[in-house]
Amino acid sequence: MPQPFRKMHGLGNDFVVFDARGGAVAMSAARARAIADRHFGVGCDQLVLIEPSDVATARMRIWNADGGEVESCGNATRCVATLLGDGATIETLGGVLDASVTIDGASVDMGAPRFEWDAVPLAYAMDTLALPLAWGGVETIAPPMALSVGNPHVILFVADADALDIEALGRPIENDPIFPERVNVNFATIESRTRIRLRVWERGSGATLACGTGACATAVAAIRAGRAKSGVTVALSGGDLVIDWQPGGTIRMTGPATHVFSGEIDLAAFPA
Ligand SMILES: N[C@@H](CCC[C@H](N)C(=O)O)C(=O)O
Repeated sequence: MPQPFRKMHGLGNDFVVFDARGGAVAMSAARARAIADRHFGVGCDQLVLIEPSDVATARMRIWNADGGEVESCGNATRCVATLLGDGATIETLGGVLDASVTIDGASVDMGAPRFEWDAVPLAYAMDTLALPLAWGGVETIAPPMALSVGNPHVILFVADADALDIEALGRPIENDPIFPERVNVNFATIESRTRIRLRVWERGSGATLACGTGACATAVAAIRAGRAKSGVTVALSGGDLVIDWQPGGTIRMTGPATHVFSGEIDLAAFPA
């Protein structure tokens, strides 16, 4: 039985999106991993399922390319918002998010950041605003920071993010036992108070062209450290996002969302 899907992306962070509001779509870690495979499947960084919700316009479930189901995905939230329409609310494992549709994408209230060590989470108590940690091969210009924006992030401020081999550096940090649920790794260079260059190694998907929650977490960390101000542009490899945040408030992420094509696949050809 052919199952329709959309191929979408936010700044090159790409998704296979199934709309299961009219009928269930059976998903498992093995099936998500197989569909996400760029050689033997459709290929994507994350697989997204839109389901009915009792508390919001729709529920969004997210699987990384490794098959792990996760709490949040900023870029996918903007894509789903454009499908649901202006003013939609979107239930995720990371909370219910409010979205509005813009001329080329969407603007989403991503909720409030959490800085407590057990909310990130970390394996044991430490100051998340100045982690007493270092990883080989990365020279930081300020102490690393960790926070949750629905999903876990660590931010490493470096002199030149483009000079780093994040393919080699990302995985060991993602899997450091200090992060019991693993972590998304953000390599950030502050270019000015209004512009940050960011490269991201995503938990469960590796190096991606953009990470919406990574942009949120990095902007919040930079603002909290007094290195940037609300309304900061985060320049990812696939393009720019604008992040607004005032201490004590919620994070607003604004940027593009693109529908590339629609297709259909035979789910029975993939693992159950
Ligand atoms: N690409 C996403 C984040 C997807 C989930 C992340 N890899 C995780 O494991 O938490 C984004 O745009 O935020």
